[in-house]
Amino acid sequence: MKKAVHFGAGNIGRGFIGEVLSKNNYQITFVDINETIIDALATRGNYQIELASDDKAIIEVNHVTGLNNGKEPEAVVEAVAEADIVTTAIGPNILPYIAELIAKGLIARKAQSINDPIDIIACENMIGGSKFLQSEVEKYLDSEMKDYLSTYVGFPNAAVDRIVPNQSHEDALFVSVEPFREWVIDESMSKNAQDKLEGVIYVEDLEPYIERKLFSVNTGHATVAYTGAFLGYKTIDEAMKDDRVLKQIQQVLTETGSLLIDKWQFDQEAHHQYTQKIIHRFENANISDDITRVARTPIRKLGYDERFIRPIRELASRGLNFDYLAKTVQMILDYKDPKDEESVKLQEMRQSANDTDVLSAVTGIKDKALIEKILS
Ligand SMILES: NC(=O)c1ccc[n+]([C@@H]2O[C@H](COP(=O)([O-])OP(=O)(O)OC[C@H]3O[C@@H](n4cnc5c(N)ncnc54)[C@H](O)[C@@H]3O)[C@@H](O)[C@H]2O)c1
Ligand SMILES: O=P(O)(O)OC[C@@H](O)[C@@H](O)[C@H](O)[C@H](O)CO
Repeated sequence: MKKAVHFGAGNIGRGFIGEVLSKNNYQITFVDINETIIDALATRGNYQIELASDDKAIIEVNHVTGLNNGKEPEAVVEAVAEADIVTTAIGPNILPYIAELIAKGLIARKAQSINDPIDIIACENMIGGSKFLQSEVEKYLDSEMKDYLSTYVGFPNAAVDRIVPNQSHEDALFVSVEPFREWVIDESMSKNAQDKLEGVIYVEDLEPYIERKLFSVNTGHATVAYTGAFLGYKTIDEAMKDDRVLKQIQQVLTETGSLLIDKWQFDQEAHHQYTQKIIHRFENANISDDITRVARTPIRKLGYDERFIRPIRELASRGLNFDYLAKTVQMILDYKDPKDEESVKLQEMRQSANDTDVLSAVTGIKDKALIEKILS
């Protein structure tokens, strides 16, 4: 069997990436710091995914194991050295912390004269995720290793779409997921495109796909979460039953849609169908998704190239409307989750500075007029 190393054995790692790699006959080594999950993976070697639809179909994932990167870094390095593919679903903020291990794995790979091409694919909700990971990995490589990297190692950007809520089952590995799934990889950045994964869409230019996904699914999802939190709801499906939430997401998706259609020439009717399907996915009564999960890390979500600020910037530069996106940004500023470090930090920032300065600091927008327009 071919060997995969996947960093992040959480919701999407087990609930989607594991499924695809397993169906493609990979033996998967999950790497994580969660002891319960890693011990269970290493001991049992398999787990189950349930599709959250009325018939609740079960998918078996076999030939898996687990390594704890906090406790067994050498084994992780060796696994990367011997891998045929490396993937991550660990969170954008965590990528810098696993970069050194990946770099050491690649150094060991070269030392063992393994010259098979390999792709390292970051399956995170961010634009340019794999390229970002590459830049972090390169911090640990000398010029000879960088040459090896440019010859044998690809970092193709990717977009991954499947809603996998937080799990609470007796079986720590069991994961319930929505039936919908889409994984798109930028083939032009791959070094191993001859070994394509079945069930994955390969495209020559990922940008329209990742922007469509991030600025529709994730902008929409976050809008439901922050509006829902503002109105006192705890879960996404609960919030979706409120007409005020529904109106807010419809308007926000109309705004991001006007940008996506103008920028990428998506067919208007096809895009409308795409967004209506997303709204329907959020209403899935077989899934209970915590608002705190979808609204997590609000400072990241207010980033310059993230799901609200990039559409706002690009809509503003085209002279297009962004009133409802701005309204959601204001609700993000007000969002409070005492268990979320970024939410706590955001509220602390607002205690010692005015919102204009806070928004400018977290979004990276230097144009004060635009900041004022968002806040007005
Ligand atoms: N859940 C979804 O619906 C979904 C869908 C598409 C994309 N994503 C993206 O996938 C990524 C992961 O999301 P998730 O929902 O699976 O989160 P998650 O919290 O369920 O999983 C992340 C995992 O990373 C592990 N981790 C954290 N720090 C680590 C470290 N230093 N070393 C090793 N492991 C570490 C955690 O223990 C956890 O198991 C995010 O970028 C997210 O945006 C999630
Ligand atoms: O993972 P985040 O924090 O970037 O966003 C939260 C959710 O919107 C996200 O995980 C979605 O469930 C997922 O992106 C659907 O494909």
